[in-house]
Amino acid sequence: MLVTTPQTDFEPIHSMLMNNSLSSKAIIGAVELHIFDRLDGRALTAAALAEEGGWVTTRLEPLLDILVAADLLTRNNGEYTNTPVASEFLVTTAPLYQGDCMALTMRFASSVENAIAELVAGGEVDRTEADNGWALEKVMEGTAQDACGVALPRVVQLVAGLPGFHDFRTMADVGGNHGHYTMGVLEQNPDMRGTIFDLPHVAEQSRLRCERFGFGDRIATQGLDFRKQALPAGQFDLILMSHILYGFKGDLGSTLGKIADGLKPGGWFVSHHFSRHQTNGGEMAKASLELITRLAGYPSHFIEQEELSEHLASAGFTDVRFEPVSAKGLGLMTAARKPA
Ligand SMILES: C[S@@+](CC[C@H](N)C(=O)[O-])C[C@H]1O[C@@H](n2cnc3c(N)ncnc32)[C@H](O)[C@@H]1O
Repeated sequence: MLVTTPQTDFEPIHSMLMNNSLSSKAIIGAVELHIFDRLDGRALTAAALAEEGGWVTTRLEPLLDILVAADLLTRNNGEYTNTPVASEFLVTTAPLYQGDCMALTMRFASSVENAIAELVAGGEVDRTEADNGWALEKVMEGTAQDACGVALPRVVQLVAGLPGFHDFRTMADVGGNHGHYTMGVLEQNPDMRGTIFDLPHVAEQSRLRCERFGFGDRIATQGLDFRKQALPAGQFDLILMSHILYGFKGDLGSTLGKIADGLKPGGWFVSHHFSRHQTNGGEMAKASLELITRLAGYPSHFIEQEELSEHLASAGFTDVRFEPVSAKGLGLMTAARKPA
């Protein structure tokens, strides 16, 4: 029989195939074309914008319509302008600009997305480039943009609200990279100093960045592989780890033991990482993040509250608290105290 009547509906899958990867690439393309810079605070027709940019109107128009569908532009009487989200995050000069962060996320996905079958069957991605890339200026900038755009203010707020915060004098930021978490905390307490610990080639770039932001005299940077080396013992009022604990997931017990050793009695450990089992965040986003992560050869991008609670208790931490970063995201903040 030539004509078979479908019994179920394949349309949603078909539109998913059409939408998903194209719409994200369309947004990146629009950022590269500086469309949001040109439409910030003014409304233009596709033809006027195309003339300004030297582009082809009939090709620009459907791109603008994707941006309307993504709630990044509005269209009124044929004129397009930025939505507040586009103005806040996609205009190059905006304090919370996310362009480099988006490029970074897409690059992470692109390392696996065309080889899924091969990687599920056991193929390996070459991780050298990704692992070495943390020190590259663009990667560091993208990572900083990601932090600034979402979690940084919440993590700083949580730290600044910890009991005794104004008596804190020293902090360590393990895997601190761009240094914004340390700089953000130090801004809240003028008597504090910080040390950023990261892999040696990254720590050198962290130092240059902290100097550039005016924190050169309050932040030290030190090359350290936390997998193989320990922090100085009993030195810190606060040890912060943002988006790095995943790498130690198979060995959380001894890792938390090393963190406890680095803290002064009564000092606080704060972690910020993704958790899958929150009610927040879409299932597709969670599953996609984990697929990319595992295919790229990393153990996981999630650490759950229950798992961490158990290990924190075994390592002797008390006063354990958890807070989501936002209502819609996957970020989970954890704070726990070493007994005084
Ligand atoms: C995902 S980035 C997180 C950067 C920053 N903390 C943030 O949340 O935006 C992970 C950082 O951990 C560092 N890192 C990875 N493995 C490490 C190790 N074994 N010892 C020290 N740092 C490590 C990387 O170089 C990178 O700077």
